[in-house]
Amino acid sequence: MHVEETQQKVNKAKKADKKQRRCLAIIKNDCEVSPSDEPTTYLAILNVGLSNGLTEECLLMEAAATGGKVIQVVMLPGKSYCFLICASLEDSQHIYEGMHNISTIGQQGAVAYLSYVKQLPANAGKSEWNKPLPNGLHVIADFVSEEEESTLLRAIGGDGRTSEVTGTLKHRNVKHFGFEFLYGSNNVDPSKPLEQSIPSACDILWPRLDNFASTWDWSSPDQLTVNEYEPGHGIPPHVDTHSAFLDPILSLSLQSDVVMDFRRGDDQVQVRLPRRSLLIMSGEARYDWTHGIRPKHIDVVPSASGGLTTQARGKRTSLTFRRLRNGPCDCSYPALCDTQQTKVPQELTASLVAQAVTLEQQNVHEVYDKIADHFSETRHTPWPQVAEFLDSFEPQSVVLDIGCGNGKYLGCNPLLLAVGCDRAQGLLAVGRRKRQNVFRCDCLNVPVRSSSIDGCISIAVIHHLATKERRLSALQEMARVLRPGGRALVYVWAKDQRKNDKKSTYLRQNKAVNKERTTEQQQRQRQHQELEQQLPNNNPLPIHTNRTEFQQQDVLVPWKTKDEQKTTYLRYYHVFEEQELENLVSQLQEVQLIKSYYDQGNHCAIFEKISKNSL
Ligand SMILES: O=C(O)CCC(=O)C(=O)O
Ligand SMILES: [Fe+2]
Ligand SMILES: [Zn+2]
Repeated sequence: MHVEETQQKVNKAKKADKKQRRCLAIIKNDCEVSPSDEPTTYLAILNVGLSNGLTEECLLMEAAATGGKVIQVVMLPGKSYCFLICASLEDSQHIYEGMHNISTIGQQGAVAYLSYVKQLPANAGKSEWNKPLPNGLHVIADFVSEEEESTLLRAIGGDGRTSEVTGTLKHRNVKHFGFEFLYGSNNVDPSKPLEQSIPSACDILWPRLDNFASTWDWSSPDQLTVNEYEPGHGIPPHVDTHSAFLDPILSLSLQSDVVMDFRRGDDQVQVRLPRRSLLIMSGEARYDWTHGIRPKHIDVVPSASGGLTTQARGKRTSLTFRRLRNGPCDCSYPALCDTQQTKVPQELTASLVAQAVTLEQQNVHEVYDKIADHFSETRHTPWPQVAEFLDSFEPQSVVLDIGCGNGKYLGCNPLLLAVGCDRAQGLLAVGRRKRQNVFRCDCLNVPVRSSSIDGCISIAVIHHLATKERRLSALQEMARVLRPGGRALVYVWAKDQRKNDKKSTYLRQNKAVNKERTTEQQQRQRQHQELEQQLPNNNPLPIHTNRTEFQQQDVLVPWKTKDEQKTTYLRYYHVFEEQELENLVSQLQEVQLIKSYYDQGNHCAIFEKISKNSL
């Protein structure tokens, strides 16, 4: 018994040593901070930091419990470590002994490993938060009371009552009053007022703006957009269309604090929007800066002591009040002005395509190239209904697998001439080793003669394309290479991972739900938040939690490697709604939908090229 316990202790210490060494290597590499064998007043707290939701308060409480006195906490954005400056060597030693390999802190209760260090990072204490606000931006704290907050939420149907004007956007729920904001054109139709105007409960707000009234030409708004954000949701950087709305624009934050990013060129300012505060965007802030909210669960915000800390988001409802302009905009900020826009629409389209291409390059192609071997190991069993489709062809038919990956379908029916193509070199190499007929190409440009082949399949490919036009082009490319009478099968990942209340294999493999619930789930959450903190500022896409239902259609799906590093890569997916694939197929030329079905979390369609005679 005793021996066993001692052994356990030894193992725990060994594990801590290893973890500590690994973390120290990271901080040495990140910020040139070296460990000290002798006690110093600088302590590195390893394995927990802003990136996994540690708050300054929590760390200070934990340190205080050891009896050691802390002078300053130094947290760095995006990092899973932080530092303490202790009052004396003695204090430092108390904290080391009381916390190293003992304390479990941060959002997910990770074990803290401590180390004395010789110095602090050079950039310690430099904060992004000392910048001045954009001109014309005001945040008025406590603009409404808690009771008024409840009243307003009730008035807009936030407490569960449904409103007639409800829509679901990709990343949040919206509701409109007065006039509908049309997301397709980013504009309103002034000739179509909604039945529901702005609820009268909002009238309490306007007299409170009298203090500011001299600053702008102010009268009460006629359009209200309600945004509901669950934690992890956001809104991409944008400017509210100049020609649609006047100056100023108001936004009341309810239920939760959040951080909003303002950007102009390379300038970026983060602004805290406390719960029950009013944001006023006027002048430059309304016209010349974009605003957006990153899709995250946790914000990094200034701490009480002037450093940084984290703050978990709750569900947030915002009320954005605007006034219709009914005419062209003549502002003096042409850069983002749609009326004075010098960019022709074609250029705009080109920049959207460029964004899609970059996303696919970074979050599809580069990732598959890196994970090829591991990915391939997980893909060996052909799906029965795909095999059945391949078996439906006459012997000697020519069938092309576009996006063949490791080529698992190429040998399915040995009576066919099966050829595969893919973009990922790494995956093609696996097929080549198996002596398969494979070549490298992009699914939007298949170097195969038109109307030349009997069949093709595209299994789990076009959901990696980032615009509807590109997904459609990929399908059209399949139709092009098919001979009249030739047939194609397409599989795409479905947003809905349940059919008739039955979970797909993808959801069923959620070990976290089945057993070891807490640790698995905690680990996943922790990893999720670390990844969120590392995303670039302009990334509008949320990170999907694996083995859970999809919250929206465009997401980044993590892939964790098996090696020592356990690197996580993010793959871009557009998961399909019901009927979306059928809709695309209906837009194809010379094609007819034969059959569509749902198979294990995928939407699937078989289409046939119509022979010229039957047209
Ligand atoms: O949620 C917010 O505060 C801002 C919403 C917004 O920018 C918009 O709907 O245009
Ligand atoms: Fe906006
Ligand atoms: Zn303008």
